[in-house]
Amino acid sequence: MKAPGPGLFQFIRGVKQRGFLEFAGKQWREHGDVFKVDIGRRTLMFVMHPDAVERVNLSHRQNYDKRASYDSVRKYLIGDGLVTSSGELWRRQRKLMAPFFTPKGIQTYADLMIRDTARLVERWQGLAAAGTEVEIAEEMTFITASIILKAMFSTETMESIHQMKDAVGTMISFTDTKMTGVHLPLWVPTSRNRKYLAARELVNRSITSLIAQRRATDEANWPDDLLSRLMKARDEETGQPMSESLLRDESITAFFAGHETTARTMTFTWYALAANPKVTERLHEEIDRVLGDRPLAAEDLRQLPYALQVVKEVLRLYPAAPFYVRDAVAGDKIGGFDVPAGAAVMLSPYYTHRHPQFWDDPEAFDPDRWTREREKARHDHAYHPFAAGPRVCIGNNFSLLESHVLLVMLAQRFTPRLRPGYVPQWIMEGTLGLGNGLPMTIAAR
Ligand code: HEM
Repeated sequence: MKAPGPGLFQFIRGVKQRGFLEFAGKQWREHGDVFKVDIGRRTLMFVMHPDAVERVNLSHRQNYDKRASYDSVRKYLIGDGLVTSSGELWRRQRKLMAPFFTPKGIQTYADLMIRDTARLVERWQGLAAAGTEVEIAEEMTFITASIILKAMFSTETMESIHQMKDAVGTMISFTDTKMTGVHLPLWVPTSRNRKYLAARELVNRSITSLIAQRRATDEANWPDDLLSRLMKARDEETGQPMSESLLRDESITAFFAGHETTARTMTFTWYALAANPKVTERLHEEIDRVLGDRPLAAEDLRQLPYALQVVKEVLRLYPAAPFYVRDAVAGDKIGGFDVPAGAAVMLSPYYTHRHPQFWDDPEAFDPDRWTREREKARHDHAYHPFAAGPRVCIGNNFSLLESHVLLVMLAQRFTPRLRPGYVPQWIMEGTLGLGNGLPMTIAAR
């Protein structure tokens, strides 16, 4: 049976008028858990049910790969790193990097995260005293970029972080419009193209120079970080090191994937807390009870479960990756509907996380959904902010730890407040974003 769905013209008009995120939601309400749009010879299929999440990511994953749908991301953003590679290359690289990201492996980064956040606490003390409004998204991007650069590359200089942060923003928004719009080729010197090329050049140069600096030191003194691991890796058969371009792609991937999504998650956390004062009250109560006025130590995190529940609920209602996609290698059936070979299958954390069959009062922000008992009682795939199966986000534990630390340390001292009358404009620009930013003032507690 063919899946229902809007015609191409209706799709284009709908996306233009309402934005991709809202239009997809409207189609879901109209057509149900599987619907499609035919775009020329390609089919875009939306699948929202948790059973479909399981099928595509696990039981039938051999049929779902990262192919044409990732071409723009490969070409304009991160090359052939772990997010975009597939087949043998992906398997080899994942195996190589996995030990860094196990729950135990990432514990070694907790102290680094705490130290870096302590510097942000100092900065926010100044902001609170001055009472000036700040763009919270920038604050969060800066701190997550700083943490990932230290954790993966054992490096950081203030100036380069600011520059890299802006360059990454430019590249992501360029890639997003490349995926959805028609634009002039890169060799045409439009201001958009020039801005993108300059940003790409800056990121490439920075990463290349990090690699060169590492090479210039004696291998015996290399720090035990992701970059050293990538540089020391040798092919099991040929004994050859990773090619220069793959090393660069993996490094850029780790930097991009490793901070932007966490920055967004934390930005949305400050919005959710400001919009839900009762949750903020409970969070403060937990932090004050466990820590009082003393600084956080990594061992304290276990005693602060409500803070982690807040983060998990943010990832439910505002998942930084609202959609991800897999290309169907051969035909399949999902929910009784035909999936043609070559279809791009869109999985949606944003909408699966709002599925009324699996979530009571789905739009309510309620961290109590994340008690152990309630989590256990739920469909295993009703929640997939990090995807699922073998291609689950490799940084999920890293990100949860980082968000937990940031939330506890900042909420211990501050309450960011929304600009009066602020109404969020949720948009999808590759990742989930706030079209009108998140201006807040930082109040000391
Ligand atoms: C809240 C934060 C994060 C969210 C919501 C998130 C979400 C995701 C999602 C949905 C995917 C699957 C993408 C796809 O299939 O196209 C993914 C993959 C990936 N993520 Fe994350 N991520 C986060 C943080 C991180 C961090 C901190 C790192 C690294 C330190 C990271 C590294 C990666 C990598 C390398 C992949 C590709 C894994 C593979 O295909 O083997 N992510 N992430």
